[in-house]
Amino acid sequence: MQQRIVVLGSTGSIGQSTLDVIARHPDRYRVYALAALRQIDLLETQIDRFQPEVAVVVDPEAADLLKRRLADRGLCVDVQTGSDALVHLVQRPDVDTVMAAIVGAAGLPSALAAAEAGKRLLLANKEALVMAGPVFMNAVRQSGAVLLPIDSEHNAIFQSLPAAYSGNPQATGISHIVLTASGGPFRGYSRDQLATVTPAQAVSHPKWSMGKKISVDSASLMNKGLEVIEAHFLFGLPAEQIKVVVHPQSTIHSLVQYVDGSVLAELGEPDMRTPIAHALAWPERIASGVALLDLVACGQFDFAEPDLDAFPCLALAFEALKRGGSAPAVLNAANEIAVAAFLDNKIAFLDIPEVIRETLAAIPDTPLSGLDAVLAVDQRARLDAQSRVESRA
Ligand SMILES: NC(=O)C1=CN([C@@H]2O[C@H](COP(=O)(O)OP(=O)(O)OC[C@H]3O[C@@H](n4cnc5c(N)ncnc54)[C@H](OP(=O)(O)O)[C@@H]3O)[C@@H](O)[C@H]2O)C=CC1
Ligand SMILES: CC(=O)[C@@H](O)[C@H](O)COP(=O)(O)O
Ligand SMILES: [Mn+2]
Repeated sequence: MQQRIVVLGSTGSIGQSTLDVIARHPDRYRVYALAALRQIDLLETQIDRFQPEVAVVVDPEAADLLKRRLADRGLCVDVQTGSDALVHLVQRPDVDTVMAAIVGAAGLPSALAAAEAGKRLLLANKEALVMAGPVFMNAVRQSGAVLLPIDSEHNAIFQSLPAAYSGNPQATGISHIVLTASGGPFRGYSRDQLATVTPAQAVSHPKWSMGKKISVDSASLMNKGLEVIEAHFLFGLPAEQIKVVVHPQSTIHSLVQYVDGSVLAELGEPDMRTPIAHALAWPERIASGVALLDLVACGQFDFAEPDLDAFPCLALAFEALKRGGSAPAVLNAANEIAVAAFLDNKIAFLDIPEVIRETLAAIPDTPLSGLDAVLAVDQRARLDAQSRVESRA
């Protein structure tokens, strides 16, 4: 029986890697639906290749154009639009598996709906967990959804934990988890050097090929900060048991340290098709198209402490995690606004942590009772952060 898969964010970096792996195993996987914001040229190529039953284009004008193009070619695909269509899509009973690979807060409602509907959920959209961790994990527990982390570090930790890990680190003998960080394109830079870096430099990641937003996050170390919060919710560890170490080769994707001194890790080439294939097939294994690691060619592995003075975003994320409640959602919203403004040349790279710091200080904590509460605090933090961007622009 083929798994029927929805790929949310199919035109992005993770979405394209997902389709690359799926195409290698037509016997196992069937693309039921593809979804994007507005890149319909690429989406149309994907529709031709995978022949899904449904395509969601969130932007209504782009959706109309795609509908017309497909109709002109006599193709029968159900094209839907609007973000609610994403939520209804993942709830359909004929959907088995959802790859949640929309970038940013826009991915939260559909990822959460897939969790609530008890689907097999391949979660790349880390912002969903950062914003709504307790709500999200509660939905997974209640529905019995199978949650498989795609983020390379969390997938590595998942693979390094016992198969029956139930979210209780003490009972499992875990001392710490260690998230590796490449250090990004500005590793080793001083604050003076960081003052003049450009968006083009920031999106040029030394090891991974990724979308622009996560690439800037990697450059500021906010990506690692978001990943610390993501790990906290996924694996049930407090901030004190989560360490970050800079590992520029990005070959060791993360590690688990046990109380007996054992350290288990997952290693591989820096190619997201490995964690994607792992999650698609789990608990089995399938080929991903990624070359086997040549350890001799790797030569050496380096490790260093992160520089929290030059890259304060990581410390801000630890602070938000320790504060709890709505603070991680505020951190995420302020970061999304600041990164968009930096990419738009409206603020400098070093303004990113300042906007986040000020927004975190301005927005009081509120309880996260459900999706509406999360979206309300997200909106409030965005408005606050935007005003701070404008005062700098
Ligand atoms: N890339 C990577 O290697 C990794 C990514 N991740 C996480 O995975 C997620 C995706 O990252 P990545 O693939 O790099 O991002 P990209 O920017 O490459 O792709 C984003 C995708 O989301 C779609 N999208 C954007 N906004 C909306 C919206 N409002 N509604 C619906 N769809 C939308 C885009 O559509 P369109 O093309 O039409 O704009 C595109 O398909 C992020 O959360 C990231 O942190 C995690 C680990 C590694
Ligand atoms: C591939 C992946 O999972 C990214 O999140 C990656 O971790 C980015 O690299 P750094 O944030 O370590 O630079
Ligand atoms: Mn990662």
